[in-house]
Amino acid sequence: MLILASGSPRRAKLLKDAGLDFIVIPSHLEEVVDEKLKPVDYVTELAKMKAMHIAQDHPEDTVIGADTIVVYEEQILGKPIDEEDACRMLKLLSGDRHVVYTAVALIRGEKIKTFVSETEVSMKNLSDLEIQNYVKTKEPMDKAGAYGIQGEGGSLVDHYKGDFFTIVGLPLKELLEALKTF
Ligand SMILES: Cc1cn([C@H]2C[C@H](O)[C@@H](COP(=O)(O)OP(=O)(O)OP(=O)(O)O)O2)c(=O)[nH]c1=O
Repeated sequence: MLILASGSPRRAKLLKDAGLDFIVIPSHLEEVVDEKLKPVDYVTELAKMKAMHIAQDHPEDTVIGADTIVVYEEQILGKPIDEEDACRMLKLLSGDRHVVYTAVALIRGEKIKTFVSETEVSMKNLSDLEIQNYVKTKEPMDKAGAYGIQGEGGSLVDHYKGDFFTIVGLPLKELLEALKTF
């Protein structure tokens, strides 16, 4: 059996649309890792923790864990803690480039495989009013970097270089390839 260890509705939809047969068991663990880790190591550690948490009770199954972060000038941005934090993040990102990293961890029994995909995103210049109005929609609240490119947040983005699915939380092509050989 394939298990998606994620409460993200976007990750479940992407996997479903790809035609995979799986069940969802979200791993409700506190997302705490060493802040001093490099972004790639930080995001990988979180994806691994989520997958391991579920895999320990399902040793026969293949478990998928994933984590997404936004990195702006070496600052790691996860999900905003409140609306003020969301405004702060969007002000940071406004008019500049940042990188979205998504790590995926596959675990079955003792076997583990991880990979990280990154996409560069350039944000438009955003006025305080635009930021406030967007934050009022609540869309940013469950998303790394406080925006959702697939929703109204798409209008804040100027362009991106790389895989769209990496921004939304699951690099699908790489995941399907990895599953084939896992
Ligand atoms: C930048 C960006 C992030 N996101 C989402 C992807 C991730 O779901 C979320 C970052 O939070 P994550 O901690 O990666 O995942 P999650 O809390 O949604 O789900 P779980 O931990 O149970 O797997 O931000 C978008 O949907 N659109 C975007 O444009």
